[in-house]
Amino acid sequence: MYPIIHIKGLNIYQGDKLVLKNINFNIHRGEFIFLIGKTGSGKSSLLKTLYGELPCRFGKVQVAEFSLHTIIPAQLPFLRRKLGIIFQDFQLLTDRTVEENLAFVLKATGWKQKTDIKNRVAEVLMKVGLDWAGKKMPYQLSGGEQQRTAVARALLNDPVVLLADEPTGNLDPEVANEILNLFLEINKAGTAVLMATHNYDFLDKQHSRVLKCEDGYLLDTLPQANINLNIPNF
Ligand SMILES: Nc1ncnc2c1ncn2[C@@H]1O[C@H](COP(=O)(O)OP(=O)(O)OP(=O)(O)O)[C@@H](O)[C@H]1O
Repeated sequence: MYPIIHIKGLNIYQGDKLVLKNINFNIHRGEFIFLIGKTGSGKSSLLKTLYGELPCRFGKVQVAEFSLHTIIPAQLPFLRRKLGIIFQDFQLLTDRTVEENLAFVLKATGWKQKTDIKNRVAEVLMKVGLDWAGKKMPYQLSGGEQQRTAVARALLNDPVVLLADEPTGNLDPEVANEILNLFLEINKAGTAVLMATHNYDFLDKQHSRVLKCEDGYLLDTLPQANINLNIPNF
């Protein structure tokens, strides 16, 4: 099976600084992967490279059918339609209702018919357990509910992979677990998930593949990568 994400010999730079070197990995449909590492080790930089926010200057990066080492800026919106991107701080439009936040994305990505938009918004809100929240403003929701809204937004265009950058970093442990469970449910339905996290409890609960940024390298727990990570309780 052809991978959704294929990375070969990638170096990631922030300005002149080499953050991660010689990265090689594949992600296949339906995989669930944690991305860990100390603060400043390069997790966000890797995710930004995958959604085209940081240019690929050295090496090869293939995401869905897009080659990011040769992509032109005009193609980036089409790449991002294939991805669901979720941040620590939710990044909802604060002056619009939940429904309007989601409809905004659909309109921006070419959906025209009002009924189609309404139905799709209702569908994703149902998936994240927020069918009651469409008319609410973000400030009327808890942090966990705002993050569920952001997950619903990420699901709108049926992404092949969810890229989540510390999605539970602003949430208390119980709510963080609920969000992890939501990601696991979505993953069971076939969407690949790559989740950057500092929450090592997740790794105890969910024995998934782990990518670890360490000392400028990306280590991989996949058996064929043949690297043992020294993570307590893992
Ligand atoms: N916009 C930027 N300009 C210059 N350097 C940056 C920029 N963003 C990040 N860096 C540097 O790149 C390195 C990797 O940062 P990155 O944000 O990818 O780490 P991280 O593992 O996601 O950290 P955290 O867990 O704190 O989010 C750090 O040394 C950081 O200071």
